[in-house]
Amino acid sequence: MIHARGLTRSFKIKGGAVEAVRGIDIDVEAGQLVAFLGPNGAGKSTSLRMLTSLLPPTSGSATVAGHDIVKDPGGVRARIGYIGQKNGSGENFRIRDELVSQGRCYGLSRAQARVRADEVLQQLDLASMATRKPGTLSGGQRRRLDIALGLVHRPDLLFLDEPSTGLDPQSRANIWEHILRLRAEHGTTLFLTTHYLEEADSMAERVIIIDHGKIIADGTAAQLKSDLAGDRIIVTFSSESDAVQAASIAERMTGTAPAVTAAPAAASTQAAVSAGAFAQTATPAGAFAQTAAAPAATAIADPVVSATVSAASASAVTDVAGAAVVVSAAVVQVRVAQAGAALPEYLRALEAAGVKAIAAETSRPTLDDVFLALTGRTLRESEATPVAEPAAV
Ligand SMILES: Nc1ncnc2c1ncn2[C@@H]1O[C@H](COP(=O)(O)OP(=O)(O)OP(=O)(O)O)[C@@H](O)[C@H]1O
Repeated sequence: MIHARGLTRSFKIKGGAVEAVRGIDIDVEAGQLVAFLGPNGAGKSTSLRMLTSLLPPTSGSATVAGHDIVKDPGGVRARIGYIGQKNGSGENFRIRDELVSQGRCYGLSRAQARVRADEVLQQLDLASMATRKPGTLSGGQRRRLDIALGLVHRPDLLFLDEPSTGLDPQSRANIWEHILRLRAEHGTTLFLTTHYLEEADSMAERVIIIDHGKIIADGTAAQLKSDLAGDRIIVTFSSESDAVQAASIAERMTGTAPAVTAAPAAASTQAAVSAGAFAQTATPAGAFAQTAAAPAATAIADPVVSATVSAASASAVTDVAGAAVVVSAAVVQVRVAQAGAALPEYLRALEAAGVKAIAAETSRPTLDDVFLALTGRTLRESEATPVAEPAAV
């Protein structure tokens, strides 16, 4: 349904150019629901605008719904729906009339357009509002109208740019209900961008992550989380010295053997080891195994995993990108392949060494952990500090 190769797009700006999209390859099969994630300015909207033929690429090629985006943009537009970030309807016409004129724009006869308008009004639960004007709708209703406008011509493929952004949780859930129903009842292929990682995680069958104009991960949420982030076990001790000793035990078990360098003022030491070392030293059960990337996943980050010991900063636990073992005050966090199996093994090793744990828990990774492992920043941090404009070329 979507086949893109080496798509790039740069924009001329005063004194240079911005490379918004820097060579992306995407293949999406019919019927898939794909979430396209990335921080502000990563290149999501620019990619969508190229795939929908609204913006010509600087280089590269793509066929979308069987049509070439450069040679046959009309063919692409006839087969797809595009719901942009801004509302698609005007203010002056009644909702049903908006839908009818949208159908007419796609070449439907007046009678066909009326039938189709009534169908999408039903489909998006807007029938009772058919004679109202768009400006009188709530945010969630208005977003449903945008989706209805994108569906009038029965597209096989729907692109949605931030369909649920700015809505309250109930309206967001309602939008998702409609999106999932579209797919279940009509087999529509859906390619959407979202800032809500939890939504992408639970709803999309495939997640593509873009950062600085390049795709850095592509797979199911479960694959990406287990292959790139891993589970965590979190163990609390009664003193920092116990925690430091426990961290050394964890480092041995995960196969990291950091060459500890002189501690800086913050009493933090860090050493990098190749991620391959984790795989080579997996325990028989494999519970402590660390893998750098799944065969099905695209991971282009430097495959370096660091083992970090910091007795000073509580925030180190979340700040240390991709670290296998992190100590913060009296708490040790260890990144492992399977927390359920690794935790008892770790507790037995601690007991044998005479180190007493006072609490232990496990945590499953999130898509934000995946982004952290790949880029060294969380998506939320990236949102708070938008990426700098690429250097002028
Ligand atoms: N018309 C334009 N002229 C100059 N720069 C542009 C233009 N459109 C986009 N850019 C730049 O290209 C980069 C990618 O922008 P894009 O809108 O694709 O990001 P995004 O991932 O969709 O971000 P957001 O989540 O904030 O919508 C940004 O640095 C942006 O400033």
